[in-house]
Amino acid sequence: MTIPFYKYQGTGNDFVMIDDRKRHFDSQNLALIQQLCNRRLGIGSDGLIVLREAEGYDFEMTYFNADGSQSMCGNGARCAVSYAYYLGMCGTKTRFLAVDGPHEATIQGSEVRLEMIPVRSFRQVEGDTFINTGAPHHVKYVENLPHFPVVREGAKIRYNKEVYPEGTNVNFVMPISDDTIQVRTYERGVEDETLSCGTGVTACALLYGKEKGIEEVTILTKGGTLKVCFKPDGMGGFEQIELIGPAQQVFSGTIHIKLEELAAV
Ligand SMILES: N[C@H](CCC[C@H](N)C(=O)O)C(=O)O
Repeated sequence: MTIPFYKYQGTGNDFVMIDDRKRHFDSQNLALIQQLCNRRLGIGSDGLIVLREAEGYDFEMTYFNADGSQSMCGNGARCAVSYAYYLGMCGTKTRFLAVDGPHEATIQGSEVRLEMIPVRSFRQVEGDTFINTGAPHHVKYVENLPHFPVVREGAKIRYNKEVYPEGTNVNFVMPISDDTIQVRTYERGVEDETLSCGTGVTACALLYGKEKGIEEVTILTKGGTLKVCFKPDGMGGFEQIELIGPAQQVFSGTIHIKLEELAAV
């Protein structure tokens, strides 16, 4: 079969985009999703996003990690907004549906401001912090982040079945100044470090903001700079959380897949 696609990236977190308004794409086929995301056998990406129409919303996005598992994805959602605008499915202000519920977003030039779900709780885990920003995130402060073994140490926490039976994404954070942090993330479902993780930097920014008593944090990632703004909810959590950064269309193409030759999952 032949599948047309677009490729997007947001601070180096890259996604295959499928316009599935005609509902031809088989999103139950995990082997197909894995093949499309495979950097040697397919198009290559950290994840794949399917866009469909949804009643009461401009569109619905369904995000799959490169291994076919599902989650919310902050950078992916920013790219999905940019793609939906390109397709004419929304204006510069949009309301859409993702796996963690409705989201609002605004396109401002090459940047997308994405409203995230409120975060009500911060859980202490073995001296670190667990935060759910739509996706599960373990946040750990480390020294000398540029030389930190993110994949080795991230995998240990990600596969700690006693603490995280469902797995988790793992973020390593180093403060740079009073309002700026550097973050590197091991992503569940990619099972590797990615250049940036939107829900992950949101979790790190909220924790840093809580500690510093500030409402805006700048985050440096390997793939570029993101900003997160938020307001305390008066009960120890945060609301009106916005993830702000660039989203870019990189290329488009058509991939030919022999369904009968896909490896069984
Ligand atoms: N890169 C994504 C996160 C994907 C989450 C996923 N790895 C999981 O929770 O399984 C982001 O920008 O938010």
